[in-house]
Amino acid sequence: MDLKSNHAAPVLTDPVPINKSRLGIHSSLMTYSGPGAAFSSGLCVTIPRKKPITSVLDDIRSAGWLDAMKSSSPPRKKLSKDLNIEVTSDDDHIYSSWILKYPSALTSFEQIMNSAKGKRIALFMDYDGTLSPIVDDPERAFMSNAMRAAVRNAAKYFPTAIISGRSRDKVYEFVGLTELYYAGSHGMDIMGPVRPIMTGEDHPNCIRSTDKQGKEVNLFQPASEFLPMINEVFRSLIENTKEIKGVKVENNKFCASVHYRNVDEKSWPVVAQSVHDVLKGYPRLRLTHGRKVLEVRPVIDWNKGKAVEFLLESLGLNGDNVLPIYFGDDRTDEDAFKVLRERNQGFGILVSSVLKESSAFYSLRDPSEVMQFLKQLVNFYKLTAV
Ligand SMILES: O=P(O)(O)OC[C@H]1O[C@H](O[C@H]2O[C@H](CO)[C@@H](O)[C@H](O)[C@H]2O)[C@H](O)[C@@H](O)[C@@H]1O
Repeated sequence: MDLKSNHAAPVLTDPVPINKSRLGIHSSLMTYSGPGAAFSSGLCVTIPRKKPITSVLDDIRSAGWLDAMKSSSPPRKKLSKDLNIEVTSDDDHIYSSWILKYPSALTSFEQIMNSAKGKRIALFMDYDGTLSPIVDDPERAFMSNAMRAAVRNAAKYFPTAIISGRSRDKVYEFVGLTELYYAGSHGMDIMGPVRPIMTGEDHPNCIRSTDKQGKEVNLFQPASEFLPMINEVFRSLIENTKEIKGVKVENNKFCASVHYRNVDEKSWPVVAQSVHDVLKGYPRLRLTHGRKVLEVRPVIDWNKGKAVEFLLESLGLNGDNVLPIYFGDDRTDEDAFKVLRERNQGFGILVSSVLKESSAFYSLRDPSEVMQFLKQLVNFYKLTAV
């Protein structure tokens, strides 16, 4: 892996659009009805800018922001216990095609264990939506004690890392397990074990540090030069969005998140425009979309997929005898799923109760199924360990 290439061209992490016809999935399961709907009400909102409204809408419309905002958390069809989807027989067919493509990791457990024979499993997990349920207040996205226990147990048997969009400190605060490895800011802030190979001239962004327990660690921060810029942008984003009810701006150290989950949909164009205005002054920053969140991050060739590769290397798990499993629910996790596919090694597991296109191999419906899978994994290893 070329760790020097972090100055390279932008890597856009937005997902490949869903091929609805191929999946046969009704559009209402995937996205909102279309851009027209986005503006019918949007035209009535007060936009606190001098710019004429048509040009405002053109800016964010041409950038595709509004469509992406609307599809970032598609309206849900309620899931039934048995079939995952409650509605017509057409929808049963839709679900059947989808689950064939992304089989449940629980029902495919045996198959996964067969692939793991003679290999060392390494676990990678996203946090929000994977270990903790999505909630309205990002400050209250706590994981349950039962989930914490399941992750702790899993980490006794398998090297385990959390790779989150949040700042590393914040995700550590939520998870609270010292036995794991943590990567924050979508992989742009990795704390890993000390390995001679990861230090020195080859890896200028890799420095020695100590963790909260005083243990020596390696800290890899490929976007370190962006720290002052992100702090500045964070302040501007707060200033620019302060009039919009429900907006929350979060500082994730090497990226900043603008949450619009609690903003009236009529005001989404205002959110988009406010962020767009700030971003215009920073050509070295770019925007990605998460679950009802706009994320501003450096234009560097680094993402969660690269973080997985980096961790595998720094944990000494780079051989063919390792089976990495990555659990994630969001668009940024697709980079990690892709890396595993490209390496033809291990599996991505999409955590989603909404049918969506993904580079993952398997699916689980929600964090409770992730917990079930982890418990099953540990039990399996306890039984088979000699
Ligand atoms: O990579 P992740 O660990 O999944 O982090 C991605 C973002 O997660 C958080 O936002 C999301 O979860 C919130 C709490 O459930 C929810 O309110 C929000 O709408 C979601 O987008 C986090 O707050 C962001 O900073 C992360 O980038």
